Amino acid sequence: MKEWLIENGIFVTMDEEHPVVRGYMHVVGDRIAYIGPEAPAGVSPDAEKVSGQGLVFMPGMINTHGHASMTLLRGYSDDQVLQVWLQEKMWPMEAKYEAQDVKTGAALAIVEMLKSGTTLFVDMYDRMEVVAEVVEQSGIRGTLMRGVIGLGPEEERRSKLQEAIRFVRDWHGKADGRITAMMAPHAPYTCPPAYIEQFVQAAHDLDVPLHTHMSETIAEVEQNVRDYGARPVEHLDRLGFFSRQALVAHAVHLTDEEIALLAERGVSVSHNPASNLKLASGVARVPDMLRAGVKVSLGTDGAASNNNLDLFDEMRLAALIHKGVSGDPTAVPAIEALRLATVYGARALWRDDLGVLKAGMKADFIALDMEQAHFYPHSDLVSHLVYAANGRDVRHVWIDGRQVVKGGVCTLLDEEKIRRDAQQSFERLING
Ligand SMILES: CSC[C@H]1O[C@@H](n2cnc3c(O)ncnc32)[C@H](O)[C@@H]1O
Ligand SMILES: [Zn+2]
Repeated sequence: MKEWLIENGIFVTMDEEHPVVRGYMHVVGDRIAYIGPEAPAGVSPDAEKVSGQGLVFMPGMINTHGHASMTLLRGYSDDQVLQVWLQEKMWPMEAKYEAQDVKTGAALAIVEMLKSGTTLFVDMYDRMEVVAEVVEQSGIRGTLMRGVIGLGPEEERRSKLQEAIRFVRDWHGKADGRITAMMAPHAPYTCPPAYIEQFVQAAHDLDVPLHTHMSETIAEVEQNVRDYGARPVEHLDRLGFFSRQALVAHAVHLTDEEIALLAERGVSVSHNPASNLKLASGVARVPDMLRAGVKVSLGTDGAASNNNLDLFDEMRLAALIHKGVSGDPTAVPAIEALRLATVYGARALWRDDLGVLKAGMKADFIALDMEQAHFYPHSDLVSHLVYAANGRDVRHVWIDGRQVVKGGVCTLLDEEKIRRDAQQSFERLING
């Protein structure tokens, strides 16, 4: 089994007992075997040694909501509200996507995510088998699902549901367990109630969690009340959506009662601050959700509404906007923002083996270059990681004990080719 020995590093562990460790980390296979101030015993002479000098290590970050292949639409339509952006801009372009575009867009996203320190991403899109192939090749972890818009005729709805089920059967647990799958009706406003119930039943039969967009805009909440006589949270609850493991994206417009219900049902929430600000959707009540015990985590959403996939930006935004909105500078402190991107991300995806650097945990970790002006003086590293750092500071990334970024370069992907292909795909989409 491959072994790594990181020497003389500084580790921001997210482990409450030992938040910062100066010293060594020993990795055996896909797990952390040791982390501590003393040199570990029992290291194989064949272990690959890495000098931690000038580097700060932390757990790989977890992006709990996005649409990777939308990188091709980055910069295509800015400064619109959600419904116009989605219906008049995104959907017509997405209708032109072929499998190769989905693949190239996902590869571009994975390069961007890996290089900026994301080691696990949640992805909802069409033609997910090609996304899964890129995940398999790249070394990243992916929680993937065929997102389904159920506005078409009955026959189309039936076949999309079957595709979503087939994807789970084909890919859940694949790529040495790096790929997991979910069932994902796109949103309560694009899927009729009986159709959502079929997804809940399928998730139950397949024993996988559910994911959807929920309460993203005021218009959505009002439409839900008009169409179904209930706000989205109550509506989904009545359909049994929260009777199983469920992750909802956005959850911007919530009442106190809805927050209490999400906490009671153990629902996970993906907070996507950049996307919510850019589409003028609003600001989610994250401090209230955290106080109530809701399992909040962080997502980027797609690159067409963000417009990058850098979770450092998302962490910083999460720490800043809730101070601004509440007038309370402690609303989301730096350490809480760092938890949102790491250990809370793992919790939101029901993973107790990710998000913390500790013996026994999966060896998913990243190293940032501290020898840069914006990391000086070397003082409170949690503060620097949240308020000063960005994804371009990431030098190395390991997932399952395998180095997938070395010196800022993806070891298993050809970035130059992917960038060329992405440009070609975009030009075909725009001219086609
Ligand atoms: C059916 S695959 C996923 C679908 O979701 C669309 N999408 C991207 N961002 C958002 C968002 O913020 N809210 C709702 N839907 C979104 C994407 O364009 C795909 O069509
Ligand atoms: Zn989304």
